[in-house]
Amino acid sequence: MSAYPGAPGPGDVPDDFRRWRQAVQIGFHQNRSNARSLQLYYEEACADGWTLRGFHDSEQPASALGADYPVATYASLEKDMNIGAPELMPAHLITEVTVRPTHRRRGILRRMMTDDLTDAKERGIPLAALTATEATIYGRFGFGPTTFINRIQVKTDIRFRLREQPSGTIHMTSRDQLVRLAPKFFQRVHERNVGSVGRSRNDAYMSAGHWSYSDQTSDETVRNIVHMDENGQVDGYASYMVTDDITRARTLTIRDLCAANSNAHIALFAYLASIDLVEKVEWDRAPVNDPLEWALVDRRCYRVTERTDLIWCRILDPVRILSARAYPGVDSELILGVEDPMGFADGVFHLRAVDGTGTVERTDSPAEITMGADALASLFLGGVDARTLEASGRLSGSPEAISRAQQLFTSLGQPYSNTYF
Ligand SMILES: CC(=O)SCCNC(=O)CCNC(=O)[C@H](O)C(C)(C)COP(=O)(O)OP(=O)(O)OC[C@H]1O[C@@H](n2cnc3c(N)ncnc32)[C@H](O)[C@@H]1OP(=O)(O)O
Repeated sequence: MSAYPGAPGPGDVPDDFRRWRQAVQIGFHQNRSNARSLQLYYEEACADGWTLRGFHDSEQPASALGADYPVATYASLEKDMNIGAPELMPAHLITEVTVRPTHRRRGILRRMMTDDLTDAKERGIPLAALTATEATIYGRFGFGPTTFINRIQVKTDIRFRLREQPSGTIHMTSRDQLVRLAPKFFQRVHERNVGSVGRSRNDAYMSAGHWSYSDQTSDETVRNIVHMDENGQVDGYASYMVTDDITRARTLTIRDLCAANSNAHIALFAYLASIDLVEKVEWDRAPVNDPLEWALVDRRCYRVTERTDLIWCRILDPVRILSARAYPGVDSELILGVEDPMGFADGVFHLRAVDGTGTVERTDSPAEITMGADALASLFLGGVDARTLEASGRLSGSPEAISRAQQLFTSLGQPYSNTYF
């Protein structure tokens, strides 16, 4: 078996890329691509400069899927993440990780992950991130869940009433207009929302209904709307479809919703709730602190049906990450010990926050709190608080030091991202 790092170039889809893509689809139990969706996918990989990794097994028998089909796939690309710093932070995104069922549990993922993270660290990228199919896979590689989302169901019958009507107007828009508008608009929101991860070009195609990641086709039932503020400026958009079968009768499902402020967020939702022939609205990426719930007269119309993680981070450079994020309203200091079997974030770090700005240096002093690299990844943006980590046995330290950690790391509020990759 051999590993090959490489990056696709522009032009017609090369055969080895097509085979790599098919291997991904085997791993995720997906439909095969049609020509158009493969082309879109390939263009995205080129536009975002993906690095592809794969494993080939040259000892496959003739009857097996040819040796030119990789038995494992892995892609990485560089985007950015909002970690509450003045600038967006470069982030190494990992996606399309699969190992063929016939080759699982032989250490192939471990090898690809070790090579890739080592490479990212050598190139000076301070943070890696992914979205995980299972919560048991990535902790061992120093990843921890950093942002969380709620799957919600909102009853839109007569009980759905807002305490105050939001301002602005809603307009339907075409797919092509949404594809043009969404990336620029998302970028505005991304720059303001702590926890947000940068998107790829195809996210707009998916939002608008031009392409679906899972079945590789366009979805003709998707509708798109924008919200305009009182000055006629777009400050939010949503795409949605109504599923109308026996089991999910008259459910409106939000495909994407992105708003620059809470007024637009609530206004978009209120519009969706007002659509005739719809009994409930579902969304699988609602923020944990959703203002909509508290804007309702009857907040029991709003039901969280599942809480889950979305973005998993892996800190590669703790000094850069912990000194870049802001600590608003906190003047404090803390000596943190991080245990990292992969070595990237291992050590003891002295964090000082003065007037909301952090400085960090490595130190030989004893740590006041200690945790694994995976726990640090969950703590550093305040997605989970230090006391909860301590209570669950994931962090240790004196109550006084833990209380300082609590104050420092929760000072940015709950991080949120609605980017899936
Ligand atoms: C970012 C993303 O793309 S998320 C998508 C992840 N991919 C999928 O869910 C597709 C289906 N699953 C797979 O393709 C494979 O099972 C993978 C990629 C999850 C794992 O690949 P493998 O090559 O089998 O993993 P590998 O043998 O390197 O295992 C490394 C370690 O992780 C453990 N491990 C691997 N997969 C899992 C899992 N699903 N659950 C729990 N532990 C796991 C192994 O036991 C091993 O543990 P150890 O180091 O303590 O011995």
